Amino acid sequence: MASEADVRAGLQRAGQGHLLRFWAELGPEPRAALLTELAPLDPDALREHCASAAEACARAPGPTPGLAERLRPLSPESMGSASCGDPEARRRWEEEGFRQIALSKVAVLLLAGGQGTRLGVTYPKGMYQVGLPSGKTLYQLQAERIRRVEQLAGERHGTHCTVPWYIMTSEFTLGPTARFFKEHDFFHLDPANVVLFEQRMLPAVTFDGKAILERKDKVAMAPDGNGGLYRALADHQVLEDMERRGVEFVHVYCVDNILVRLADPMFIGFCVLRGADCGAKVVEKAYAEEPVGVVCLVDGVPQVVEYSEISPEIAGLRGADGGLLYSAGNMCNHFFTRGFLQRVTREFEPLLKPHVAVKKVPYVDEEGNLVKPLKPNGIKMEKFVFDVFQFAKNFVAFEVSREEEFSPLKNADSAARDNPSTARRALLTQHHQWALQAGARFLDARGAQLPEQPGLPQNGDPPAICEISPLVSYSGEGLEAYLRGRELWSPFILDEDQAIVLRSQEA
Ligand SMILES: CC(=O)N[C@H]1[C@@H](OP(=O)(O)O)O[C@H](CO)[C@@H](O)[C@@H]1O
Repeated sequence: MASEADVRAGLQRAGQGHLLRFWAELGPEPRAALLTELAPLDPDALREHCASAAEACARAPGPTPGLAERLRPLSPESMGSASCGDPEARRRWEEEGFRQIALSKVAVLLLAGGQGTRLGVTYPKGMYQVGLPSGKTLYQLQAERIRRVEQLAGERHGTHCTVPWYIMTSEFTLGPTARFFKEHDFFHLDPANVVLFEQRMLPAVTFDGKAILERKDKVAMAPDGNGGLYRALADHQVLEDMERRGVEFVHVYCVDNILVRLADPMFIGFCVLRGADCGAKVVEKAYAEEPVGVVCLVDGVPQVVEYSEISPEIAGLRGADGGLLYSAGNMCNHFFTRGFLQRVTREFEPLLKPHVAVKKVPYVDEEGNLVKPLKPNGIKMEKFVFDVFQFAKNFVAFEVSREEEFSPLKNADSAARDNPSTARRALLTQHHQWALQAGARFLDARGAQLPEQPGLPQNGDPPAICEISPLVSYSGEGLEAYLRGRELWSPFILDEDQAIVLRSQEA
């Protein structure tokens, strides 16, 4: 381990000597812990980080000035849609996606380093369960969708294929996530195909460029944003691992969308057939202030303008048809070729500009008292995963339906939207619809048929509770075999066991 003298000298060089100001008071263990935390911080990089955080923060916060003139919506030529009027095109995209999955050329990569602050949990968001009848967590739903898509692709093409699951964690989420997967036997995935790796952490910084001590023996560190992905890929030789496995295409997604379609064959196939190196799934924005990034052109180049960086005026602009001009909402579901990721990690990563988030960061004052600030006092610097779109040679966007594919879990139930209840209802509404489409009818306790209303009152539960395991159906397919002509009592759970029972009754 580095000595105290070395670390002290490095910190002095970086202008951050105050981080050792309680050294004399610390016992051997806290001293060792603090050195372990400080030793990896390169003095020059630390100086640069602290200075640029303070500088960036001193610039006017909020929307980028002069943005309006530089923005344009994406051109229709670079877009596809899952609801396009050409069923033959959709079939071709899906078929191509399944073909690539069957060849084991597709991996999924989960961004799971975040702290779930808005949701208000102290554990990784993927471990959250929104109160489904099955009690499944987000991680379990995702694992089961991987298993099902592997099975579907394998059946179509007569192969035994694998969709490896790469999971980027952070200091906050690595331990609990690893334990959770072990405790749940990796949800019956082969542990060799679940690869956890860790993103870097960066110190939070005061407005005058000083790294913050959150305890006498601990620096306030935060993950380097979901764009920390590219450094983490290099740090942990993840692209080399992909190459060894023959992976060519990567579906990157964030943890909180309960409807996420992992390795979605239609999206993958669309991107592959278009020869794209980079792609984004988008959903039509629901309202002007919706907290989603906007996928658009900035100075003619595809980019995402994040919701925190767009002015309400631009977000509210309307096109000739009366709809939002910038309506392509970023779902944080991205397609990358391995080749593109290689170029990013080798050439472009250093060019990504960090974004500034001003937060309340607990700290120790000069006397060593712990202070929980009431006002924001610290700067966290984060890179964004989508900031690499500008380097793509061929960027495409793919629009999907919100009802089918987007219900993010961001907030606690005290918020009106994007909370556990809205996520649960989105999934149960979808499954209820799938069951009706497959020919089922739902009955109440007295045997009377329940209504089948397709559109639901805002925030209402579906008229019947029906949950379908992803192991039985990935996107609504194949349900007729179990459900056609059935009368079902709510609540109804169609899991693998139930599917076997229903099949045998059919026969
Ligand atoms: C940096 C980043 O990836 N931001 C994404 C991400 O937002 P968060 O609020 O950071 O979860 O997910 C949104 C979709 O849920 C997407 O619209 C937005 O652009």
